[in-house]
Amino acid sequence: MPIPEREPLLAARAVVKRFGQVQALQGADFTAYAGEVVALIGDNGAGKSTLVNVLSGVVAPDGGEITIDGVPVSFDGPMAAQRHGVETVYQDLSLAPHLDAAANLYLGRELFRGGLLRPFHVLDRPAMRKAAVQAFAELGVTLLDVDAPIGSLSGGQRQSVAVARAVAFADKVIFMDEPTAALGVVQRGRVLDTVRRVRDRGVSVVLISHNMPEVLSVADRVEVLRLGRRVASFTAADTSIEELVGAMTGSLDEQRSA
Ligand SMILES: Nc1ncnc2c1ncn2[C@@H]1O[C@H](COP(=O)(O)OP(=O)(O)OP(=O)(O)O)[C@@H](O)[C@H]1O
Repeated sequence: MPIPEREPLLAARAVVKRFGQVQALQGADFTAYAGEVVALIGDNGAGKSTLVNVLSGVVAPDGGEITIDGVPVSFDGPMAAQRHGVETVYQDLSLAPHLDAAANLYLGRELFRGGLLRPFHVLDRPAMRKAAVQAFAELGVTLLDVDAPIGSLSGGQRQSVAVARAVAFADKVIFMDEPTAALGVVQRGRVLDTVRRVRDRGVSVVLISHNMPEVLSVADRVEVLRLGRRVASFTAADTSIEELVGAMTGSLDEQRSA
């Protein structure tokens, strides 16, 4: 009996995006499944960030289709994507350095105390702190001082807070743009462990990275963009750095079709 094909969690088909004369995406396809780490790789200017921006509602596409669980969706902004369980960890992390980890976790989505006796919105700091401590513990993230301003933490810890925030609200897909680019070896290992843990919860983690050894160590699948199109997809266990670089640069004669 043939193995039934998995239904993609997130699928992009024939996505087009132009910036003036530049056609950043020229009919790009992309697929992400539940419970996997899929790396999105490509040379500089291949269209990775543009595709992620389209799929996370930051940029409106000029054409193509996006589906979540097989249902076509259209995002009119990042919050629309978030409502569909899609979160993004940007390279700049988008954290508020003067606020503590809990406040950063709930930035823009603060919890308030309700009730008739409180006609004005009052932040529910104890509830946010409790949920934040639990969120970090679940991810295996150790913060020495959960009340310290984020700006006083190490780069790896700040990264972990940004990831924890995405994880706390994403139940479908997390895009991570170069999440380890600025980190040392130990911190890099911790962030990658977190990525695996999130994947094991059934979330689809999309990792944008130029670091090929890292891609092969953490990704289950790899999708390759070149000149605004998906040109190949690989199972990480069955490929090599040479093959990935060949697909990125176009020097592979026999690319597995996407
Ligand atoms: N806002 C913009 N305005 C004009 N051109 C843009 C804009 N954003 C991206 N581009 C162009 O679209 C193309 C794809 O860029 P994109 O940043 O998506 O590639 P990338 O694969 O993420 O590259 P890198 O690895 O260098 O970050 C490039 O030619 C880029 O110059």
